[in-house]
Amino acid sequence: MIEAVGLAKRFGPVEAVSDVTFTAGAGRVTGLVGPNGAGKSTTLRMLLGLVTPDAGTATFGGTPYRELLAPGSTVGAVLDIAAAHPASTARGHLATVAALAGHARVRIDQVIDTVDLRSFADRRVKGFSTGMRQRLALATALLGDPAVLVLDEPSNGLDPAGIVWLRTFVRDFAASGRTVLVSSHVLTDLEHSVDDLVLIDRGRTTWTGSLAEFTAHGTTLEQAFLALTTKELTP
Ligand SMILES: Nc1ncnc2c1ncn2[C@@H]1O[C@H](COP(=O)(O)OP(=O)(O)OP(=O)(O)O)[C@@H](O)[C@H]1O
Repeated sequence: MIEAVGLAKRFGPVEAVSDVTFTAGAGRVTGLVGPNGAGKSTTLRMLLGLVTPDAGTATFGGTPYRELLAPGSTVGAVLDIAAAHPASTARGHLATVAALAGHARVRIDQVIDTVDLRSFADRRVKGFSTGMRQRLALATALLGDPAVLVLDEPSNGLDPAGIVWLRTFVRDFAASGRTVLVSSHVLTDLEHSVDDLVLIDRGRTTWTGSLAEFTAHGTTLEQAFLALTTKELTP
């Protein structure tokens, strides 16, 4: 469903991404994992047409994001915490986005239910915790009932209960045949939620495959990561 081939992007002297290639399939949760500054956010921004690649292609079902006929109903993305107006309520923010994007009003209450936002839907965003903002951002991304979800470091700011909730949510989303691509700089964050892993380091994909194949390289995720990273560095 998502395909990135040979993506590259330079910002002046900084080679943010030099060669990123992977696929993220339907019905699966794919984790994009790498250390801080590895190029994960830049890769996701290229996928979503927010940054133009210097080289390579990024497509959803064969079509670049900017050429999708109904992008909001095809791909939902959370790249930053919800940029809602502090004086608006969560419900008000969702209503504004739904109106601007042409999504059905009925979706507002549906996404509020989906992300368990009911208890604070009518409170002003300025009083929200980071976890509440994350849920609002996710609700906003779901308004168009997309078939693909792209999440950049979604567990940032979530408490343990929120992390378990998010894990269940992405698993259920993928179980319905849809596609999830989720980034993290913490490998163990994704241990219980992903089917497939894409490792990225210094702008390059260093390993792709299923979580099961990955852990076959070591008894723990950390050991497997070290084994693969070491192999990658050996000429
Ligand atoms: N707009 C920009 N202008 C200049 N440099 C940038 C820009 N965006 C990203 N970079 C640089 O590109 C490199 C990759 O950044 P990116 O944010 O893609 O990494 P990341 O893997 O998402 O990191 P993190 O886990 O810290 O969010 C970094 O060195 C970053 O400073």
